Amino acid sequence: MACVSDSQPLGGNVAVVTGASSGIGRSIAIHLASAGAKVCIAARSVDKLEELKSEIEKNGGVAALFKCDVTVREEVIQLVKYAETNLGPVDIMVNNAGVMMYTMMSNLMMDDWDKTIDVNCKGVTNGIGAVLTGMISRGRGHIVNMSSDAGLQGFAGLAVYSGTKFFVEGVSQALRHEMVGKGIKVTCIQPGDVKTNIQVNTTDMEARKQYDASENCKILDPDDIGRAVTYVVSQPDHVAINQLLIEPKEAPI
Ligand SMILES: NC(=O)C1=CN([C@@H]2O[C@H](COP(=O)(O)OP(=O)(O)OC[C@H]3O[C@@H](n4cnc5c(N)ncnc54)[C@H](OP(=O)(O)O)[C@@H]3O)[C@@H](O)[C@H]2O)C=CC1
Ligand SMILES: CC(=O)[C@H](N)C(=O)O
Repeated sequence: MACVSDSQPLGGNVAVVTGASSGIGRSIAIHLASAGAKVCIAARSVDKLEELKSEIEKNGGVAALFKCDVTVREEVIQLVKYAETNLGPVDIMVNNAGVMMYTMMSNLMMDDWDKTIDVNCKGVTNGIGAVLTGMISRGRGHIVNMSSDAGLQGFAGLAVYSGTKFFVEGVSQALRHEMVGKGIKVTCIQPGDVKTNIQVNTTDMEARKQYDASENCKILDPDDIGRAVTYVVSQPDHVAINQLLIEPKEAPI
């Protein structure tokens, strides 16, 4: 690591952020860059990534962008190769890309279930698989997986989504144990409701009407998560924040 200072605790680090084109991922990329990390931002919406890259660079940060569908293993491998060629070996991998669709199980929205499993589960394992060998060989690295408070408690109206986040929790916990002694940290971020566009893909309006509680209180902003992730990855080497449950004050699980 080089260039570490109080204002740039991540100086010398390279981070990859999936799902960086909007919401939480966008904010994580901005916060990591302003803490000094060089960030490789990834998603499918290149126009939004271009806009984010410009914003990061305008603020003095360093960013590269790569178009990537996280469900396609080869694209995630290429994302990490691109980051390493253009920015350097990846120190921090943020597997953030995800989708959420309210569905009543009894309405059998099975295409929505499949998509949720593909993006939220395979997106995370593809991300882990793309960085793990390099991190192990360097004896350092931090994998940050975006879970949810729905990874700790099943939410009605979000059964399959909750299942995918339990998957993220299980994989992360087991991986964390396997990585003991190898210099690699594995963290799950567990947000409650955050003000993003994640709900736009919901088509089961019966489920959303019945179970969406995000209007009931002041919910989190993406910046709250960007700050939290930066805190998690800025800890001294011997400190591992393995889980971070961050919720609206008025909506605990
Ligand atoms: N908002 C909330 O209340 C909470 C969200 N989370 C989690 O946070 C993460 C981000 O969600 P949020 O910011 O709210 O949602 P957004 O809908 O704002 O952002 C989702 C991001 O994921 C990307 N994405 C979706 N599908 C794919 C794909 N197949 N390949 C690559 N990228 C993809 C989108 O980019 P593009 O479409 O350009 O590819 C976008 O950048 C998710 O994992 C979500 O489960 C966790 C707890 C609470
Ligand atoms: C179900 C939740 O609490 C959360 N809004 C999420 O999107 O994961």
